[in-house]
Amino acid sequence: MQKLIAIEGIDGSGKTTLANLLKEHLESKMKLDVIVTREPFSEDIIKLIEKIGWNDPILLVLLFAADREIHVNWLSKIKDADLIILDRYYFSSIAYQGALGVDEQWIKMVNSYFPKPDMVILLDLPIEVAISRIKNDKFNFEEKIKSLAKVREKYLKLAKEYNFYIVDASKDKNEVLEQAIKIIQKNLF
Ligand SMILES: Nc1ncnc2c1ncn2[C@@H]1O[C@H](COP(=O)(O)OP(=O)(O)O)[C@@H](O)[C@H]1O
Ligand SMILES: Cc1cn([C@H]2C[C@H](O)[C@@H](COP(=O)(O)OP(=O)(O)O)O2)c(=O)[nH]c1=O
Repeated sequence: MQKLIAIEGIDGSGKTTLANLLKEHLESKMKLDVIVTREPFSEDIIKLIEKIGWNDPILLVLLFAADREIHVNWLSKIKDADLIILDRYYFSSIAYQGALGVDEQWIKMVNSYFPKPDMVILLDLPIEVAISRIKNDKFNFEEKIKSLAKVREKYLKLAKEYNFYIVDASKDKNEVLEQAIKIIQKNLF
């Protein structure tokens, strides 16, 4: 049976890095066929979000949900993988758009038809550490720090509600990978 793991966390928490390391490890050591995919997914919707979405949180929820529908349709055609690793899923909408003040129940309802993952791994770390990993010239530090702190809080609340597995993402890449492998081996395979 194909399994679905979602990796969630604030920007710079190491989701993409972990997803790729997990694929490498699970394919070479456990002989599993693994697909890694990410949200936002559709180039067309990403363009639309860039053009009209960022200042309108309600529209963002709807655009990310539209993107997710395209993503999930694409995923449903994959038949030959043992494991699909999602680098972000609908919990990102609950955490990020929830942090912008959109009613969480409504965000959950909009996303209620999407398949539930078998496991969610939350990469948790202090905001300052995440920011130091991703800072670049265009970064609006104060704004970003404020919003990411709220997003982190939302994620930690969701972790209790949905039984996420929390990994300490401030550790180095190999330790994060080790923690994630332990969780997956113990609870999924
Ligand atoms: N555990 C880690 N320790 C230090 N740096 C890391 C770690 N994981 C990822 N990074 C680095 O931090 C940056 C953001 O990582 P990335 O995987 O793209 O995060 P995300 O997908 O969550 O935004 C990259 O430069 C990556 O190499
Ligand atoms: C999927 C999703 C992403 N987002 C945000 C989170 C990120 O800031 C941005 C996606 O950018 P991305 O570069 O994929 O994030 P990361 O740096 O974590 O790899 O979109 C939402 O606000 N809602 C959503 O539903």
